Amino acid sequence: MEGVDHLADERNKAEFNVDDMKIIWAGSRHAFDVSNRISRFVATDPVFEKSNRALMTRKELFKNTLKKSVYAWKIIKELRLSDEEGIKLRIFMDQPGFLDLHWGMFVPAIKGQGTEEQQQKWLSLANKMQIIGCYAQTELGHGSNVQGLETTATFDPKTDQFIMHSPTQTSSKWWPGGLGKVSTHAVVYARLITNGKDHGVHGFIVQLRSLDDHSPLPGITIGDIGMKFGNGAYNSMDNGFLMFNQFRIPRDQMLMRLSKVTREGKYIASDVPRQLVYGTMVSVRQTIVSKASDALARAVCIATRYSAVRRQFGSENGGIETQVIDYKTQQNRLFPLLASAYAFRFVGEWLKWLYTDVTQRLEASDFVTLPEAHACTAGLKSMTTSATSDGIEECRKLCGGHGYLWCSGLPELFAVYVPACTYEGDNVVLQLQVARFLMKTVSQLGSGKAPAGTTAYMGRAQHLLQCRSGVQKAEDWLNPSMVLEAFESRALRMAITCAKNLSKFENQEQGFSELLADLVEAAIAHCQLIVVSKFIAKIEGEIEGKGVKKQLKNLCYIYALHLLHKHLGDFLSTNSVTPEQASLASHQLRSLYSQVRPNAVALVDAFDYTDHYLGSVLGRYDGNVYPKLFEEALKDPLNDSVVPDGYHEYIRPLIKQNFPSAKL
Ligand SMILES: CCCCCCCCCCCCCCCCCCCCCC(=O)SCCNC(=O)CCNC(=O)[C@H](O)C(C)(C)COP(=O)(O)OP(=O)(O)OC[C@H]1O[C@@H](n2cnc3c(N)ncnc32)[C@H](O)[C@@H]1OP(=O)(O)O
Ligand SMILES: Cc1cc2nc3c(=O)[nH]c(=O)nc-3n(C[C@H](O)[C@H](O)[C@H](O)COP(=O)(O)OP(=O)(O)OC[C@H]3O[C@@H](n4cnc5c(N)ncnc54)[C@H](O)[C@@H]3O)c2cc1C
Repeated sequence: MEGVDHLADERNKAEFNVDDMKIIWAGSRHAFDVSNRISRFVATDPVFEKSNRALMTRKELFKNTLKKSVYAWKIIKELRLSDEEGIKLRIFMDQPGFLDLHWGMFVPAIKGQGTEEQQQKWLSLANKMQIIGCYAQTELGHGSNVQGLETTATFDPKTDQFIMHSPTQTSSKWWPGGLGKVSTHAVVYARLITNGKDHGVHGFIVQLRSLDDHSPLPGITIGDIGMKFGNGAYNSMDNGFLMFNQFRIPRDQMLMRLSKVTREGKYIASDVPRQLVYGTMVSVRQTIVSKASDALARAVCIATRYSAVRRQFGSENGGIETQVIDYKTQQNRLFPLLASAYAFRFVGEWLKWLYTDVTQRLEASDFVTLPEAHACTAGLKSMTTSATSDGIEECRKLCGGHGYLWCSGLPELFAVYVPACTYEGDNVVLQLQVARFLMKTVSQLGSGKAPAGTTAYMGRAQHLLQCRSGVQKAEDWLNPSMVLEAFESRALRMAITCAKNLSKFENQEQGFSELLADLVEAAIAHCQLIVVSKFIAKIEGEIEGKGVKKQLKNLCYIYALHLLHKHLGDFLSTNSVTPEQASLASHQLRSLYSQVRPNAVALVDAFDYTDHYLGSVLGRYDGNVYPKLFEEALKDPLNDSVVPDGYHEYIRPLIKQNFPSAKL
């Protein structure tokens, strides 16, 4: 029935004030107002219609993305939207495109690595979008191993230019978003060579296409790398390839904030760590963590609302059947994902703080916290994107058969989201960076240098290696210090075991290679501890709103205890908990599920997502699923005619068995 709220009963059950929770989810009243206003604006503007994109050809989809992106930019200019509002507009537009790389990586790379002069020149063009840029780092042969890139930038002192060249096929740039068809410029990462000496990978601003007719400049071969996973989905983006044939750029287009090449061709390395050339990746990894909570919340919102609408079995005497959300199995799969969405939100907020702090320190030439910022952004990017991708797929299964329909919104969400496990650093490669950081921290224990920040717990190694969990009854698992101690001792013991095993090898690098799988596990345990500890810090802080804190506490312990359950092998093998304590945790988890159950729909309403953004018949706010599924089915082009195209050619001859004679 149109206009009826089929989920009204669910909403009436809520034991907290949803509007207050909306503010907590958004981060502040101001952030909520912006998000709420911009999402409604996008939802009602026909240019941002997106329901038809799965049926578009690649070319139509690409052009439609151009139209939306340019229209979004026009709105930003005309309505004088702030950066915050502009970013929200892009998020709710919900279509990957060149804007992401221009604003998300090209502009930040120039800001982070360009001199003041370079920033003045290039940012004034980029900020007005008079040039469009992308981030061209990855090559056909190397993505993860940045030091292995092959493109060269050789200084020619005669002309005061760099010669950009792609010496092999594998040195072709391959993957950069926005490169294939749109960008006029790129920040290109290439090996700097002066006087025959290779100084490693540096960034260069390179014009790719004519600003008059968009044709590639002579010496540049460029194009799109082809269709990617899923219909619609990430195919709106023109990920591209690029080859240079002795292409020349002026010397002042090397990004020279971190190191310089003089007119004479002398290379001057500054005293800042060389890894700052990776700074743009660190900044994007940080934003990816907050975006993980967004994507997971979207899937969970769809699965929760639909689980409350959907009924199977349990009817007695012809009465009403059971809502599938009432099955403990459904709760055991769904509620940890709901809790994870909130957990990633809060760790994302904290990571943003950490990133802002390290940026300010770097400006004052204080590099002390850089290794930790790198480890946290890399590890949390890896952990949250892996969990979110798996979570979206789980939500699809939680919706049964209808979850597999395009109009459930879940297939496209998965297809767009899953490359987050690969881009901005493969998730395993990133966890290995965390593992290196942990091994270094462990090796310094006892040296007098106390571990700080997220590794401060390692400073209590003596206690954490010996302690036994004090949990005696199920409710003890609602004690924050007991939960934290279990996670800390598990993480520390796993790291120390790795370090001990490493020390058995004469050659540390060989040992590291041999123990890669264990090292990744130890890194994941450390990252999970960070997320749990930031969630606990959140619920121990001041939280306003009727009943809100209680709900967040429930979600926090669900998050922690489901991880304990999932990684029980780690917790038991490190003696961080006993089998009896683990079974008390399962008992407590079931009780928490029962407490969350009446609040589940309201907890996903708190995300404040519009039906436009969700893009899902199953996740509709009003729960009016079945009639809308029919409406969607009838819109399919196959239903344009009752008798399908191809009937006379194939079906009729088959039924009548009157094929032209076949020859073997
Ligand atoms: C105004 C309105 C606006 C409106 C519009 C608004 C628009 C809104 C915009 C929307 C928002 C935008 C969102 C974008 C969305 C995403 C799209 C997708 C984009 C995808 C882009 C990409 O996909 S782009 C390519 C990413 N490609 C990688 O990600 C390579 C990974 N590969 C490595 O990153 C390195 O290869 C790897 C492994 C570290 C080894 O590097 P390596 O070999 O040099 O280093 P080693 O391992 O030897 O390590 C030696 C020592 O360096 C330390 N260290 C290493 N890295 C460090 C670091 N970063 N910082 C500090 N320290 C570091 C390490 O900890 C060691 O420290 P120590 O010596 O103390 O132990
Ligand atoms: C949708 C999308 C958008 C992208 N956009 C951009 C962009 O705008 N700009 C850009 O420059 N790049 C971009 N990329 C490229 C992306 O950054 C790389 O694909 C990514 O960094 C992974 O590198 P790779 O492809 O070389 O993977 P590989 O490193 O080849 O990974 C293959 C396998 O090897 C494993 N592996 C690799 N090294 C190790 C190791 N040391 N130890 C253990 N296992 C290892 C990995 O875990 C993985 O399982 C994009 C990629 C995608 C999918």
